[in-house]
Amino acid sequence: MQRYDKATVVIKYGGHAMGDPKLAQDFARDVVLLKQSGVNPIVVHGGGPQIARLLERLSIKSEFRDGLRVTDRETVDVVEMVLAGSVNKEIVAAINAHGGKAVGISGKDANLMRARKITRTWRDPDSRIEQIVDLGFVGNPDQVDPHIVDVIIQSDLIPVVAPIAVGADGETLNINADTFAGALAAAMKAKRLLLLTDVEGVLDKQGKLVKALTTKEALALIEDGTISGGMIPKVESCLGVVAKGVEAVVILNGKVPHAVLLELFTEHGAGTLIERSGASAT
Ligand SMILES: Nc1ncnc2c1ncn2[C@@H]1O[C@H](COP(=O)(O)OP(=O)(O)O)[C@@H](O)[C@H]1O
Ligand SMILES: CC(=O)N[C@@H](CCC(=O)OP(=O)(O)O)C(=O)O
Repeated sequence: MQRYDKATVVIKYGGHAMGDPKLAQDFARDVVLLKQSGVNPIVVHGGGPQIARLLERLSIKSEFRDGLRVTDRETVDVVEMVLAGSVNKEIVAAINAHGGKAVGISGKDANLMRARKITRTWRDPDSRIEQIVDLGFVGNPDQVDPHIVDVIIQSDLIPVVAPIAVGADGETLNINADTFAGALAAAMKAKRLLLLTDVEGVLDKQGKLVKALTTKEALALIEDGTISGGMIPKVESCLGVVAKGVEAVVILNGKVPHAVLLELFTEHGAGTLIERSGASAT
């Protein structure tokens, strides 16, 4: 079995996975337990459904392209408010209520994450025609300065990070949380990146769990449409991360009680494992 003493483990806690209050408490307890057992957990959270709820209350329409929210000026304000505000503080409070000491920050703090605005080509699933779409205030990680996260860890605290970054002109950029977690895991040279979501892992055409995925297989599943929507940035993030030296990434179901502990501390693990070729992750 793997040893995780003093190992950095980045846990991406998806907005769907945090829906159930009981599971949210379990998650917070598990993070505290990891810290107490000598692991250094870093939580990066999403909040897609939580953003959607506030946008709806404000009657602001929102749409996605290949799993990324088209984010205009009005929307980015709401995204930052929800992610760096309510969602971040809710997770911090839950961890602290279970005896941990969490500190909530966003990628803007101490210039943790500088990002570059992206435009994306998008293929219409019906016509298969490719279009270039301007996603607005959406970014891809450009430069990561993990100093602030190191400082928090060295002070024996647990960092909880909202996926907001600063752009080249000082503008606020909305970053997909999987992409953000991947960039941070690579910069921190984490031992593991765990992406907690609302499905068992990557599912094949028959809806069966794919237990392990190579880069080539992953790209083929994206190309043929088996992997779609929010699973695209998730898998793309995994591929980038293992290429940058993180041993392994696991996509797993955060709705299973104690998913993180089961993955790290049992032989059988869970979810879909994407590992660096040549690395032995089990
Ligand atoms: N091949 C696939 N395997 C599993 N899930 C997939 C696949 N293709 C698309 N998805 C969708 O991706 C979703 C997970 O992404 P997302 O909704 O962004 O989750 P999160 O909020 O946890 O980041 C799943 O609920 C599922 O609807
Ligand atoms: C660019 C982009 O799509 N950003 C995401 C950020 C939150 C996120 O990724 O949340 P989940 O992990 O819960 O999906 C969004 O606006 O929804």
